[in-house]
Amino acid sequence: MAVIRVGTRGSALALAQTRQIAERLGKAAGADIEVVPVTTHGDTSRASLSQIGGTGVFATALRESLLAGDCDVVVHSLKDLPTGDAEGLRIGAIPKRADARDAVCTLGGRTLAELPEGARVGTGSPRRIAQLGALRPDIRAIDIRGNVDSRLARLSAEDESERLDAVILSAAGLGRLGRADAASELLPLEDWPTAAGQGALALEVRDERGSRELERGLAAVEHATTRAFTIAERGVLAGLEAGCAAPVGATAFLADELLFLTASVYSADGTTALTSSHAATPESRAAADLADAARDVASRVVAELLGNGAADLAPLEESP
Ligand SMILES: NCc1[nH]cc(CCC(=O)O)c1CC(=O)O
Repeated sequence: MAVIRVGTRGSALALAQTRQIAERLGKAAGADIEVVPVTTHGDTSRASLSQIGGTGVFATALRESLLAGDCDVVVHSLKDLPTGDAEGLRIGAIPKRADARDAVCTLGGRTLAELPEGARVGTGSPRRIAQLGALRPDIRAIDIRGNVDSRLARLSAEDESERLDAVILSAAGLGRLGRADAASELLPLEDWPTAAGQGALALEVRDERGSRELERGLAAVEHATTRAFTIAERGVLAGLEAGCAAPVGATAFLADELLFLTASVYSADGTTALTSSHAATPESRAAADLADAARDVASRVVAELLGNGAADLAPLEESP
């Protein structure tokens, strides 16, 4: 039987999500799957994400291993993938996305609104820090790194100086690790838009046509609606020239035959925010029409945000 080698980061979350999609890919392709863990700078560095520069820290090593021929496809969390084209590579499939919401994790089921004055909330994401500032200016955001389990462990840390009242994590990430139970609140996307592409995966391959098995597998896991949502959401980042760690939330969804896109840009402390929402009617539900509507809606949202001064509101580009 043919073998498809699937490259992934080696974190527990990356391995879990890669195994889940690789199993579907292998079945549809009629091929055996070999999972190839690749170490990335984002995994080895203890520095805060904003210090090492979010853009591409997770993606670069995976792309190198793909270009070197060490694997046939790599699995990225789409929200960590820079929007620019990568030379010699293409996004071969975007599977149906999981929950795009952020989750508040606390002990005892407390929600964000129920946290005490001055509560310590763990997150290293400039977007989440700004959103916390907007909603609860009294809350102290504490920078954390590390895997999901070690972040959750901070809720019950023995050492009081380490202990946090809450951590904010992606619902999709918790779900993929079987830790959805840790969420005490799922923040509604209307008030708390999340990172472009959050909850979605990207299967990246080399530009040239892959094996018959690989192409069959990619076509089977592709989800046209999710592809369109991510074109719209990532179109906001690209249009604002913003990196994946910028204080920008973007959420696309379909309702009543319309493709909606809402995006918010925050000042670093969250005290100022700009929001823009637009909708487009796709000609049909065919992939090409959905993608056209997604590009259309993104360009209108970007024009409005820039027209209202989004570029002056926040440090949008990445790299320190
Ligand atoms: N930047 C870290 C990152 N990248 C992808 C996920 C989870 C999976 C996803 O949301 O798609 C996470 C963790 C988190 O934000 O809690």
